[in-house]
Amino acid sequence: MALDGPAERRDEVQVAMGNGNGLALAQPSRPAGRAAAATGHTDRRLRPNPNAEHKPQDYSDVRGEYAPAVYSALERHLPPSLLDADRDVKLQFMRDILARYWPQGERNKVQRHKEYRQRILHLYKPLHEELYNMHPSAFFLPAFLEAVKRNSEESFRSIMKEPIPGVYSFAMLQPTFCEMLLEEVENFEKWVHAMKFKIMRPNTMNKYGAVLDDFGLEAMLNQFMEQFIAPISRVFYPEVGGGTLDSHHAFVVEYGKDRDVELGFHVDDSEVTLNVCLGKQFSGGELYFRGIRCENHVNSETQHEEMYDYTHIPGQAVLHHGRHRHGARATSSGLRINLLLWCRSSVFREMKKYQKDFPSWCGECQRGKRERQSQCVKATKMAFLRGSGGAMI
Ligand SMILES: O=C(O)CCC(=O)C(=O)O
Ligand SMILES: [Fe+2]
Repeated sequence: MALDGPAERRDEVQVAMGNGNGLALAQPSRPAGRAAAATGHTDRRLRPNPNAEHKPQDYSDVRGEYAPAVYSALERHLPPSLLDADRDVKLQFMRDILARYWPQGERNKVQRHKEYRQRILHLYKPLHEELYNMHPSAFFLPAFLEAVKRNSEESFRSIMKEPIPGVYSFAMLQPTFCEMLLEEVENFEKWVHAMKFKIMRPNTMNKYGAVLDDFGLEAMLNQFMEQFIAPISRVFYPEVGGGTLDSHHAFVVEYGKDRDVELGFHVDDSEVTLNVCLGKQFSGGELYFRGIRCENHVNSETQHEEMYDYTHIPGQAVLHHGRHRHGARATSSGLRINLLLWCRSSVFREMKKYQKDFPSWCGECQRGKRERQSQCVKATKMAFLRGSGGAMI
């Protein structure tokens, strides 16, 4: 039975994408052939295992998107016939391969984003300098810090509620930190407006809000993730790379009059999402959750027990799977500003490409498995009853 609420019935589930950090690699569109043809080498496949005896050449003078170490490492995977070729031939071959993994259009986008950030960092003058370095006792509530210090499932659970599996809510941030961050965002937006700068929005689904990483908070928020989210996600989300978080996309979203009103049904481009309400005063804006799904089942029905609505409270955090389907209801009055930290694991994303069996964390995959098992038990019972002449034992 489909139990989707009114807000999410209209559309298919979207994948909210951040402008991110440009680290995601596109799949190569065709095998590495052109470079080999151009260089006259017919053996054009990279070797899956590196040639450990081969000593790569020095590429330290090579400038571009990739560090010289990438070329040295890749050289060990070159086809044997190319290993002793001229350095320029090898370099061209490798550049050609890398270009197919990271297409020109994508590279231009990343380059533009890099320049955008550099311009802001150069020109923007922060309002609260103290936000740009990690000060745990000024940022976090004592009970939260104590739980992280004790670093155990028990200590985390002692400060958290888990209203439905995989969603954790807890008091996290100091009110003064929330206020200062709100003021910093406001100051940044005023500056953007005064400079007639075209601001990049947090993701494909928001028209308002700002990316915190773009105006100097990236290093602090990386520590935020590594020291205060990763210990928790290691315990609660090991199956989706919670133990190997290594990058993030951090932003604020803004809802209310003259801002975004609601947020459609979606999954995040993250493994683990932290969502903290910073304020100010508002009504509405509840988050609705509708079950965790893999790519194959993202539009499947919601089960009754998967439905959960969460009401935001300033300072309170919600932690959830990136693939936990959710949306935000209309903020009906006032202004709601939330801090979002989309935490990602490159290891998990790489491993997923090779995974053959169903993901244990997808609600629909689990349901399918349970159903198959129950069919199997039924069929075995029937066969047994037939074999024993229908006598019940
Ligand atoms: O508005 C909210 O609290 C939800 C925001 C969200 O889900 C997102 O930005 O990915
Ligand atoms: Fe989201």
